[in-house]
Amino acid sequence: MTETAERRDDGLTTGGAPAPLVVIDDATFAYDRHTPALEHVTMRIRPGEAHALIGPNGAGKSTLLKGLLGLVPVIGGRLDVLGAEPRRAARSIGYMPQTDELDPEFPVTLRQVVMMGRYRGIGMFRFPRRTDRDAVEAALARVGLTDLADHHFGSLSGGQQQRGVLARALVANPRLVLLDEPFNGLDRHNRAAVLGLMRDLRESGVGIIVSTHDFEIASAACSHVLLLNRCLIAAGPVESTMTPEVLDRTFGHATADDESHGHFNVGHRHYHDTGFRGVPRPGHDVASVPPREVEPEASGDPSRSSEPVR
Ligand SMILES: Nc1ncnc2c1ncn2[C@@H]1O[C@H](COP(=O)(O)OP(=O)(O)OP(=O)(O)O)[C@@H](O)[C@H]1O
Repeated sequence: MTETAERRDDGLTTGGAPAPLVVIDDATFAYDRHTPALEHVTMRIRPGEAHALIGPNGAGKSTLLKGLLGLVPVIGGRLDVLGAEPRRAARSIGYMPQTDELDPEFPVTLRQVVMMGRYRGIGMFRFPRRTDRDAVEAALARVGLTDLADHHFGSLSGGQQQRGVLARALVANPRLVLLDEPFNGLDRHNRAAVLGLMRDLRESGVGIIVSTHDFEIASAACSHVLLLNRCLIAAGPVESTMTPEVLDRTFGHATADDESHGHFNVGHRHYHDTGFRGVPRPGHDVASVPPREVEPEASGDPSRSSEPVR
């Protein structure tokens, strides 16, 4: 590729398109620097776009998010995040890990958890300033947790903890937000609230990459999708990319003889639900699945997690 073409491809100089927040070209990620966990990934994400990562368990969704944070080495190809190598960009990224990576016994209040999202900016050994405290209050309000700010983090329900960690991811006003299965265990009201937040972020020019097992989330909240199964199977706009053929290649074509698992149809094809939620109804094409219906909040939060956490 010529230098001119390369620059145009990155959106850095031509066409008026905003520069991509992430540029990945044929990248391979390996935890031990030898054994690839995820190979041949190519993608661009621009401000205001949301990209869903979809694939079966072990496909490499979390690996890609951690690679973008510089936590998993890239052993081949190219990876630029916010115009830099991943570790240098990490302070400008909001990251929401999977809930099983949280430690609810950590003896801090919710407000302190959210303040941790400012530490990269203020440094571990400096006192928060007024702007930091204001940002924390704004982030708490954004996820609807102002009233619980002084509660011990471990005393919150699983859904409240998730929203608290989302506030931590947003508190430094990141340009890029990485969400690892943020809808797990959320009730309908909180799912709708998180979807609304994603919409607001996109409108303000933030780029989002979200790992999800949920087709509805992908079609309701995302502009693009990446189908993964230890390598990139397909990527592009949600509606044109999630075809039955691509889903076959991502998840494998199931037989109908195992009724012990959930199963669903996309077009005329039948799939097993292997940790896959929000499935389209039989006969519905994935691309036509409407946005999730928003219902008034049920009282209480049934999403409290009883799983052991690290
Ligand atoms: N810390 C680690 N060290 C070595 N290999 C790992 C590590 N974490 C994940 N892997 C491997 O990387 C591959 C991709 O795993 P990853 O967790 O990224 O999948 P995933 O798509 O996020 O799965 P899930 O839907 O179950 O969360 C798997 O083969 C997994 O065993």
